[in-house]
Amino acid sequence: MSFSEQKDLVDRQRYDVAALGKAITNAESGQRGYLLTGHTLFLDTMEQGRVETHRLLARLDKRIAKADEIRPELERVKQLVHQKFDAIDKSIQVQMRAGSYASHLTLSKDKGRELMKLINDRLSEMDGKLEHLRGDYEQEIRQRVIEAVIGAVLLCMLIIGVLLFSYRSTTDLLEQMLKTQAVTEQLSHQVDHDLLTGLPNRRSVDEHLETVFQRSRHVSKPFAIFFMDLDGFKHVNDEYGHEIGDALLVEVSSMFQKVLRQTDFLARQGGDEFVLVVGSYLHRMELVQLAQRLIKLFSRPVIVRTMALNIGVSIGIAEYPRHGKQVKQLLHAADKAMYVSKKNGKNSFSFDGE
Ligand SMILES: Nc1nc2c(ncn2[C@@H]2O[C@H](COP(=O)(O)OP(=O)(O)OP(=O)(O)O)[C@@H](O)[C@H]2O)c(=O)[nH]1
Repeated sequence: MSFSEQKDLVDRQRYDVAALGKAITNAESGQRGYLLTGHTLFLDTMEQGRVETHRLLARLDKRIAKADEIRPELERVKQLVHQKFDAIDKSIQVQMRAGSYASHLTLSKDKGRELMKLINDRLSEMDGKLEHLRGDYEQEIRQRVIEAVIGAVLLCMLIIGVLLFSYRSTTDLLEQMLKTQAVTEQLSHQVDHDLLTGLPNRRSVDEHLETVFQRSRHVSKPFAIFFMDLDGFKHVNDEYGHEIGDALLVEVSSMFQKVLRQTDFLARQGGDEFVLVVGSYLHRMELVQLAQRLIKLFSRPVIVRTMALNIGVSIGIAEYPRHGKQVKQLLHAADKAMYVSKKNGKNSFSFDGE
């Protein structure tokens, strides 16, 4: 039985003890009423009190079997009640035998009051014990509640701790994954790109050309390769040092990008060589105009760190399918055309074989 159930049982026992006192008092009142007035109606009251007393005694007996703390007092009450009812019966019989109203005689000899006092004392003891017991159970219940609350708080703290820990671990893991991903992306970018200018490198040129070539072949459309080599770049290196040469390469890359369309692909092939792939165009004139725009970029000195550097660009152009039906062949053709431009006085463009 839980402490809460035991406490309820004690409450019911206390209720029965109080009711028992009232029932015995009722029986006694009936007796006194009859002895004082001679009205038989009081005998009913007395009988009801007696019946209720026995009923409550039986119930207490049953309930106490489960919680035996007040057994000695109950047994004593039973004896006293027995004596009390004996005394009541005797006084009634005496009155009845007398045949006429003789209250003073019978009541003066009645020991009921004395017995009633003894009964009430025992009942008070029982109630006192039960009250004490109830307090113990209440204390236990309070203790359990406190323990449950502490347990719940600890459990919550544990759950929060676990959540925080897993959150931290997940965040750390995520951070680590993002870092790894960033490093991987950086590495893969470095594989495909030129470190100095950030442009795609030679490796990317091959890959891109292969893609453009397959697409153009499939849709039977032309594409063009511009092979570009700076003029006079060595002089810049020799005159101002490699650092300025590097800065010039970066500047030139950005100048080239400004005149290109989004679909054009510019890469640094190596040294001062660049490759431009024009993925789609309708007329050759577009290529001519693009080459002219590129050359025009160098009509004025390029400013690098306040220094005015005079360079140019020689361009060789090869078109698919006119100048070759394979990527390698086309690259070679563009390179060849570039040398023709160099030979023709630099800072100019040539189509392969023309
Ligand atoms: N600063 C710098 N120089 C480089 C780099 N890579 C190659 N070079 C130099 O670029 C120069 C390229 O040589 P060339 O193409 O003969 O030089 P050029 O003066 O343009 O000669 P032409 O092409 O005949 O006009 C060489 O001196 C290389 O050492 C680089 O990453 N940075």
